[in-house]
Amino acid sequence: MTFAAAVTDRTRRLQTRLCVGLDPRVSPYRDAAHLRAHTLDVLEATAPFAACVKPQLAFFEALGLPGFALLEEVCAAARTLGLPVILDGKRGDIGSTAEAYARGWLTGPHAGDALTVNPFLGFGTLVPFVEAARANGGGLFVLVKTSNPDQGDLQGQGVSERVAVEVARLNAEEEGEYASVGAVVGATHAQDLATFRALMPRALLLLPGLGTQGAAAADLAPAFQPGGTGALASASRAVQYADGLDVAASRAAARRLRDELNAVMP
Ligand SMILES: O=C(O)c1cc(=O)[nH]c(=O)n1[C@@H]1O[C@H](COP(=O)(O)O)[C@@H](O)[C@H]1O
Repeated sequence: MTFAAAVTDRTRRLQTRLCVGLDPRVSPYRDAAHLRAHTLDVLEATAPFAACVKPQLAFFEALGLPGFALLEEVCAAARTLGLPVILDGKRGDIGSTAEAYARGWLTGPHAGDALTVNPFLGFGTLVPFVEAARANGGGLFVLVKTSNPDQGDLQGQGVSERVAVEVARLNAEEEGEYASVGAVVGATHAQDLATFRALMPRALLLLPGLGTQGAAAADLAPAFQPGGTGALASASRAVQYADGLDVAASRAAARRLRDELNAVMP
């Protein structure tokens, strides 16, 4: 099953549209073993309420080699739990380097089921990612409109809309309910969700910014298709560190966010 089909199937079966972000920070932990154990515990505790999991690569890269080992463990544990993995790397480079990124993160030993990619270098530089995703049943999330307040410096003036049109063009080359190329649209842009949903009807939308960045589940309904599929609302700190390192609080936060999303489904 492709990533898009698997995550949509899990949404329907478990009735969840929540993506749990795993961004393990160094500061709260005694040592690397403590960080590892807590990260894996949060993953296991929140899995029943999650449609997918999204490790942010920066936090694993910052740990050096042990970080890559932990990332492999997270991916393996997620697979055991039936959770599709989105690797948040926001990769993008000239085509020949993009090929290496695509090989590494969509097919290599640390591969996830999907990867976030940055279109800043031009649409042609997305091709190696699209080819790797299609060849392996993987997924991509192209940055369309990011959640941060200063995104408008470069993403205004219709730029996000142009990227969205390119995502839709790529999707038109594929069959199926949702295509392999999805889009990142910040959950903080509630007023724009209907526009991007309409521009990319067959793209899965990844909506980061739930919780700590101020976005509320109640505002995200326009990102979903009738029946409540097609989007994944993502929270990292608000789940992983819902109450310090209390794993029961992480589990409760994931359950609450799942329920809040379900309450507003079209
Ligand atoms: O691609 C992402 O996931 C992403 C895109 C975006 O526009 N904004 C955004 O915050 N993210 C990521 O989503 C996570 C948000 O973390 P919290 O604010 O703790 O929920 C971080 O890992 C960010 O790198």
